[in-house]
Amino acid sequence: MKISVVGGGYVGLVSAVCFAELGHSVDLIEIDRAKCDAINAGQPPIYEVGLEERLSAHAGRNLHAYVEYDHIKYSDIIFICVGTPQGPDGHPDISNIISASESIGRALRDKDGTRYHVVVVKSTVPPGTTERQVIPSVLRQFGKNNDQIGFAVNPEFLREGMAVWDFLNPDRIVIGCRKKMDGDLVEAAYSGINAPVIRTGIMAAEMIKYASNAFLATKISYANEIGNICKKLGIDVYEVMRAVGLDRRIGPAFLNAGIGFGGSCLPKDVSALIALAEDMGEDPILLKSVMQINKLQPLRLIDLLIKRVGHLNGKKIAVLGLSFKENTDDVRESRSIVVIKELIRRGARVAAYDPKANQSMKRFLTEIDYCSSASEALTGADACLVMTEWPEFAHLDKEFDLMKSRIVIEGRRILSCNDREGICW
Ligand SMILES: NC(=O)c1ccc[n+]([C@@H]2O[C@H](COP(=O)([O-])OP(=O)(O)OC[C@H]3O[C@@H](n4cnc5c(N)ncnc54)[C@H](O)[C@@H]3O)[C@@H](O)[C@H]2O)c1
Ligand SMILES: O=c1ccn([C@@H]2O[C@H](COP(=O)(O)OP(=O)(O)O[C@H]3O[C@H](CO)[C@@H](O)[C@H](O)[C@H]3O)[C@@H](O)[C@H]2O)c(=O)[nH]1
Repeated sequence: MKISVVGGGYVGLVSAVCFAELGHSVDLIEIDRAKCDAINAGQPPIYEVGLEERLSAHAGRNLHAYVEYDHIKYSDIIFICVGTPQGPDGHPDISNIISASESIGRALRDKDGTRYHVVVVKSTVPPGTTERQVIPSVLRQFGKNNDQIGFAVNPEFLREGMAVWDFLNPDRIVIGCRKKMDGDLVEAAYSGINAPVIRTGIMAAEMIKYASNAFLATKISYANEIGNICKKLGIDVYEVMRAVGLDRRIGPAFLNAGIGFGGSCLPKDVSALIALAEDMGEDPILLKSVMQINKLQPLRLIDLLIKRVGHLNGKKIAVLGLSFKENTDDVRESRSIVVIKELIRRGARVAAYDPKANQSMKRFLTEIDYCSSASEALTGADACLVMTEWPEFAHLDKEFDLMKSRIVIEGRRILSCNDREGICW
């Protein structure tokens, strides 16, 4: 099959590479020329486990990146994977979606022949967006016989850090469409992947994505609330949740308490669902509480730190982990940003280290020292905050002896060192 993917970020690039891996011929449209050139050179502009090897195997063979949209006219399916970042009022900003839709309509107008195309929204968009915004934007620019274009929604559920594996091994593939043949075409693109396929209408498919992310966020905030109560009682919340999660009706995943959820998806998508509910006169009290718990959770780490070291003015605090989770260089909505800003506000000097995200964090925070190893950050520090579950942090132990005093606070349960002296959570 000939497939186009519009947007070469975490979802678009991973989808393009995986569709190429499934044997399709893939054209990737990415408006950022630097990213486009890197992709064609086989170098992913983002870090994802297993992505580089696969990209270099397919780039220039059955995967080509372009800044212009011309090539999409040769495609059977066009996946829209552009960003939908959070807007100021909680609603997502869908301007990239609209401009991509218009560019698709224009590029298809110039096609010759009778090739049928399905335009598929893979980006996360509020229910109603495809029907009310995407379809009209494409068709207005296309301006010809509408029978030549179909539409579908195919939300993506991959996790960063596991993106390639998740794409190729999904729990389910959701396809929402108006016409059966459009869904059949999208389903054919996934042939070779063994997963249940759920066929729905367009709006239900859009909603499934929000409902899934909101539930995951709810599990985390729930675990954090139970964790906060456990802490007061001197109970280990990890021991509690391990047993709670063994109930098959609950399940063990996403019950790790800590400093809350970050990333480009959970906070944005819960906020979008709240805004959508409020637009319709609903008061989504559960979802609002999920966000409120998440807002306060990272600051509890600062309270704990102050209890251990007193005031922070002039103190050197080592921060290990800047990405919003392990195995990614993505720092969007990372809890480390909230915590570091509070440390700086209180006069602390921050020495930070992340195995992959130092570079991406430099765009958000310039007033901290970036270190090239955990040992460098820890040397002479008054205390250490471990923020991200990077595997290399799990085995830190003697490195903590480089500190002025061995005061280590885990934002997430990560460390496996035998000597837990000075380590608290
Ligand atoms: N990141 C994730 O883990 C994840 C997982 C599932 C779903 N999603 C959803 O997928 C969508 C994309 O997320 P992402 O993290 O990949 O975003 P991203 O910001 O990493 O990538 C988006 C890319 O699209 C490009 N772009 C923007 N406008 C364009 C246009 N008009 N034409 C061509 N390219 C354009 C940008 O330059 C950028 O490279 C969002 O809706 C997000 O909510 C993300
Ligand atoms: O028990 C847990 C699990 C996760 N987290 C935190 O939650 C955030 C999000 O983690 P995760 O969901 O693994 O990462 P994402 O890559 O943001 O993936 C989520 O968001 C994507 C974008 O919509 C979806 O596709 C995925 O299914 C969904 O898991 C991170 O800060 C984690 O540290 C916890 O605090 N406790």
